[in-house]
Amino acid sequence: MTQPIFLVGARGCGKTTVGVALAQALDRGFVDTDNYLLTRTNMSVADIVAQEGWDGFRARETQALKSVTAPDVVVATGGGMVLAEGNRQFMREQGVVIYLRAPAQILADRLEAFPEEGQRPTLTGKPITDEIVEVLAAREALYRQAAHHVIDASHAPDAVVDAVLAALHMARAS
Ligand SMILES: Nc1ncnc2c1ncn2[C@@H]1O[C@H](COP(=O)(O)OP(=O)(O)O)[C@@H](O)[C@H]1O
Ligand SMILES: O=C(O)C1=C[C@@H](OP(=O)(O)O)[C@@H](O)[C@H](O)C1
Ligand SMILES: [Mg+2]
Repeated sequence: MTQPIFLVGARGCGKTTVGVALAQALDRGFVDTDNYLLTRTNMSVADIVAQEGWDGFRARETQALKSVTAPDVVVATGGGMVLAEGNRQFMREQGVVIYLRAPAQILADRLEAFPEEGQRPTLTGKPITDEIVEVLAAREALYRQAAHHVIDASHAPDAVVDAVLAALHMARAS
């Protein structure tokens, strides 16, 4: 398979972490849309949102998605990539979309341990657990709509990689 693989899911589900390991396992390139924007603009997500609002960030992440999409690449998207119908359709048409799914409490524990506030400015102004519950309620259907495969992402990264490979019927590169 030479189609790009897109990882979607909420903040903290492991798109970036699992994406790096998956790309390594498949001997593919890896790109993260948030890191792409950081490198290209020299601005964090928080900087972009402060200057251009969330609408500005969303427009930029759609452009980033288009720019990074290429054969044989693993793409870690930002948690809100699925909000735009056009992004969901683009990913489904261009490649294989994997939803890394984990319960709210696991996401909250991971984000509290490693908040990365510059890349994850608050979406609701609420405490982290409340925010995640609210965001998941609003987006769960969108992650599912976008996805070809739903993978339990509550296990260790290597186990999640193995589950993705099994869903794709792909073997680790030697
Ligand atoms: N499967 C996992 N098991 C335990 N911790 C994880 C797992 N995946 C990610 N993490 C940790 O959770 C935090 C967020 O992971 P990250 O890959 O940045 O998520 P995302 O890109 O989906 O927001 C990081 O500190 C990372 O080390
Ligand atoms: O859920 C979201 O709306 C966002 C998730 C973040 O990416 P991660 O999911 O990689 O944390 C980042 O794109 C931005 O802060 C917005
Ligand atoms: Mg990420």
